Amino acid sequence: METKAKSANSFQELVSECRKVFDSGDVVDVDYIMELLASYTSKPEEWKKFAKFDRHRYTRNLVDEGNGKYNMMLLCWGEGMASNIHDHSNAHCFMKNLMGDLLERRYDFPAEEGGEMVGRGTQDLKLNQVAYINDELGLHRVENPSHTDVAVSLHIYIPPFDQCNIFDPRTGKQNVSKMTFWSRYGKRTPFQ
Ligand SMILES: N[C@@H](CS(=O)O)C(=O)O
Ligand SMILES: [Fe+2]
Repeated sequence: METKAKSANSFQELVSECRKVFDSGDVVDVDYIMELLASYTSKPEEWKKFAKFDRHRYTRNLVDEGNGKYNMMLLCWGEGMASNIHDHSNAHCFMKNLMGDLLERRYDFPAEEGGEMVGRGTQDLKLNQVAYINDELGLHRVENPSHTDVAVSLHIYIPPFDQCNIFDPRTGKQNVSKMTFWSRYGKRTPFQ
């Protein structure tokens, strides 16, 4: 589409602008959302209340449920942490780096006969950069390659989902993985 995205001058503006755009229709204009996300320059003081870390694995912190239409969240990556190879349950997945360095490796869905999964190469997601993936584009795994610094990313999934498939890199075997929130709206979720 030709329309130029509005610029988001603060994290709050980014959150409310996403609400407006996604509420205004059912078609997801991928380029428009990517442009909107790219227009925001990350300022940690604006989003730090959502950024809660765990010592053992990356955390998922809910920022906005978008009237039930999508989920916006911050993912907090400790040094060297990574996700499994996974799909995105037929949703659109937008991702923006808010702090640190992230590395994304993409994969094809494994062939039926299985065997080792071969990556399609890695892609850096530098500070403020935006990426997009869906199941048609393939699978991925994300990693904080730094052993000295944490990383934070913003993710939007539309429609929202609470489980995805994860894949064993050696066999291609797939398993369902339940996804949980470490915190919601800045408050730690109990019993997790
Ligand atoms: N899609 C993953 C994060 S990532 O590695 O893209 C999740 O929501 O937990
Ligand atoms: Fe992902």
